[in-house]
Amino acid sequence: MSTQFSVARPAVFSAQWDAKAETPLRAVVVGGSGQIGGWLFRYLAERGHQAVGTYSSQAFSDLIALDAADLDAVTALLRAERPDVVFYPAGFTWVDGCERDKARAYAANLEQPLHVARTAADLGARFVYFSTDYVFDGVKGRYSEDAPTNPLSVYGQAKYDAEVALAEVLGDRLLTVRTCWVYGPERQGKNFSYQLIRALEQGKPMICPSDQVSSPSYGPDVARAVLLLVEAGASGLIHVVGPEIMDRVRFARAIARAFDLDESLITATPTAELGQGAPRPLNAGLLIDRLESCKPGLMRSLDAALEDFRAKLGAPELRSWLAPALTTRS
Ligand SMILES: NC(=O)C1=CN([C@@H]2O[C@H](COP(=O)(O)OP(=O)(O)OC[C@H]3O[C@@H](n4cnc5c(N)ncnc54)[C@H](OP(=O)(O)O)[C@@H]3O)[C@@H](O)[C@H]2O)C=CC1
Ligand SMILES: Cc1cn([C@H]2C[C@H](O)[C@@H](COP(=O)(O)OP(=O)(O)O[C@H]3O[C@@H](C)C(=O)[C@@H](O)[C@H]3O)O2)c(=O)[nH]c1=O
Repeated sequence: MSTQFSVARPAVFSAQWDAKAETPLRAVVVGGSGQIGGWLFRYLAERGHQAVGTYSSQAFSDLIALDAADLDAVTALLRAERPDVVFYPAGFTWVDGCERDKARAYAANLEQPLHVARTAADLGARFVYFSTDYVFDGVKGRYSEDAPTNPLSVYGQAKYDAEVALAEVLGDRLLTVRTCWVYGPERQGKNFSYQLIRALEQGKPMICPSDQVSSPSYGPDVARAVLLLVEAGASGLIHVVGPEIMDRVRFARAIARAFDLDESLITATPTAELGQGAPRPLNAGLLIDRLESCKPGLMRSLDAALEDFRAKLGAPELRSWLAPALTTRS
């Protein structure tokens, strides 16, 4: 698959985040109830764009219902909205679940986004797909966009097949964003950082793989970077992840410290002893030279992002928007 990348209007990158976008876009966010989609939807409004966001099973009052498997509903929504860009931070993201239910994994992560993308393309819209470090086998690690892929899991294979199929259908109307280990505030409160904080708050141990290495990525920063890329007319393949590569135990301990929780409750266990349903790439992690060359410094360090995570949990303007998912002091 081609890993080319281009930016139509690089000058836009000089725009400050707190200014409105120069050209307001009409956008649809399929998966607006998810962790990346939630921030994308919020930031689109903040930047002065006109956005519609969708949910599938977790209803939020500012979103509309859409099952991407319902082809007629997808077509009706896109025809009604006439978006300039369709973001697709959706799919079946439970990696072990994908291993058990291959048909669902391929339907949700390949076939449904492909249909939405075809409909978007017919209407002249651009499309943004979210892929993963799990397209790699985790042998060499520190992967650039050009590195050869070799997915180990059903989830990773379905995401890679989608990368290829979407590129064939959409050409330069497609932006494929690979991210990984997304954490931080989110409306459903289900990501790894919430699971960890909840366990530790209750004094329960948390078993973490000692030998899985990747790039923790702060959800709000991923969404912000992707939006700036889209505003600049970017297309092709790009990695959007946090700047540090580390193992899950170090990641978990940093979260525990940031939330004043007892890090001794975190137990390091090798993946081989965990019995996870799907194989994970062990030595993974993505390089962000491509992102840094066009927009440096967007992805905060883990410590800075965790500080922001705490601040967001305590921010009055976010309290009713974010799920009341944690009791921890913020
Ligand atoms: N989380 C991570 O660490 C990483 C994620 N990614 C990719 O990024 C994207 C976003 O991930 P993330 O934000 O974590 O995902 P989440 O699991 O938080 O959210 C998934 C979203 O997809 C929606 N969805 C699920 N099924 C359907 C359907 N049939 N029709 C329409 N919408 C549906 C969900 O709706 P609802 O919840 O309302 O049912 C939800 O809004 C995904 O494509 C994922 O593969 C890539 C790398 C890492
Ligand atoms: C999302 C989800 C996770 N889990 C479990 C799986 C896992 O053991 C644990 C932690 O989940 P994590 O998602 O952090 O772990 P994991 O599933 O390995 O994380 C991966 O997610 C996918 C989407 C990616 O693309 C990868 O980059 C990586 O972030 O929670 C569920 O039980 N249900 C769910 O809905």
